[in-house]
Amino acid sequence: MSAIVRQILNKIYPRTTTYRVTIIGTGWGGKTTLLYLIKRGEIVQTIPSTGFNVETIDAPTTSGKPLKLECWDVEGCADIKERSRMILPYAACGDAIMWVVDAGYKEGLAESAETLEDMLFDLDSERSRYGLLKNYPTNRKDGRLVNKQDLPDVTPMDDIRKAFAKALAQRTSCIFKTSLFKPLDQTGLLDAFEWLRFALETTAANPVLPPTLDKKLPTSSLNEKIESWLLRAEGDSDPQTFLAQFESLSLPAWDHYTHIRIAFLLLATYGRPKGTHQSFLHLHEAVIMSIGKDMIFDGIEKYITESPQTRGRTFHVTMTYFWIQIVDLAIRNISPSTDLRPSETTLPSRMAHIPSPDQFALFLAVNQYVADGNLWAEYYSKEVMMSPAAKGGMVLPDKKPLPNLVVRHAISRNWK
Ligand SMILES: Nc1nc2c(ncn2[C@@H]2O[C@H](COP(=O)(O)OP(=O)(O)OP(=O)(O)O)[C@@H](O)[C@H]2O)c(=O)[nH]1
Ligand SMILES: [Mg+2]
Repeated sequence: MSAIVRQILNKIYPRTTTYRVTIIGTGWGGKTTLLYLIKRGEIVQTIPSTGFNVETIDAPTTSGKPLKLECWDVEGCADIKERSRMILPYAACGDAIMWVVDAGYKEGLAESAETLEDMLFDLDSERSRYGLLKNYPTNRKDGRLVNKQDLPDVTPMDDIRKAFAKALAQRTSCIFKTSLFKPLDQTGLLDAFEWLRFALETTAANPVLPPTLDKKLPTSSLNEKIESWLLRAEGDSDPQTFLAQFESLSLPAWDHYTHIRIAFLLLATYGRPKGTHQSFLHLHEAVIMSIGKDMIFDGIEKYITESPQTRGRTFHVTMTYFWIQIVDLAIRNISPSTDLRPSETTLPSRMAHIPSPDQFALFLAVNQYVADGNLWAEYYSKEVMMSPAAKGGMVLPDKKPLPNLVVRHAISRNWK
């Protein structure tokens, strides 16, 4: 798994002198707020992240010399342990980890420390398995930010140090108090980034050996699935041929992977404004406002109704809408440098911008959750999703709201 993901990430984000940092920690600790505070100089309204946010930032330091970092902000979640396994390959590509702890959430401290310990152990195991010890500094630089210090009754720093002592043994690490709601020079971040630069520059020259490896690396079924999807993507037909097969009801398979690829190609190429559908292989002026969403709806409905491959199946409006929402959000998770954000340009010129097979692989590697065909069950009960009303029309989820694009749209609109 790691080798494939790493190969893709390194191909699309070739290593430069910029250091790569993974920002991780329990959910709601302030990771995304931190990333966009540095990127945009302001506090943005966040929602719990899904997948990754990837940005290159000039991190401010006490010396005044910014530290250029490529940051991977990873979603936190209740089951941080499961999540940390999934992000191992990404963290293994990086030079340092910033582990964010919510000082106001005392109950989560022990789990946060235990998870970090397990993850660092697994990372050492990953890197030695793939022979990375030659190329990478063998001790991971680990800056721990104890955030939200502005809150009343926060966890004392001594408790934090004790909780993380075991995880940090033999590693280059440091703990910083931070509060993102203060003026930038009082957040605690400048000291943290200054230390990180020092750690990155000095320890690269003096690697320390990792602890002995004697635990078995846990596996995750989603990891395995993404691995098989990435291998499948390598042998895929080119995007134009694939879309032509969709149009002519002759796709080689009709499965979750195929649906995700259809949604990805059409949304990344055409965006998602409102419009009417016409054949997307014969575009002309009248269909300039034609759009990815309707192409997916109409195309899938036609395929299910007319193809012998899908005999016995019926079109499901809510399910289709759900996946459009998820794939659209996932496309926006990809860094602007990969040129995947649907632009305002007109369709004929956008036709030249059908994403490449590499971009689809990157999309999968960054948004592993799209491979989970049961993702809808986090939002809908089975009764609601399988009801005739949901099959015939769009029904809102009964468990929790669909991931929201409003914040991300606002962020990308103001992109510098
Ligand atoms: N009081 C206080 N709140 C903060 C601070 N930093 C972030 N927050 C708030 O904490 C909440 C969660 O912030 P996020 O940046 O979304 O947290 P996250 O770690 O990215 O969360 P997930 O994506 O769910 O893992 C938001 O309401 C932030 O405004 C801080 O220093 N102090
Ligand atoms: Mg987040």
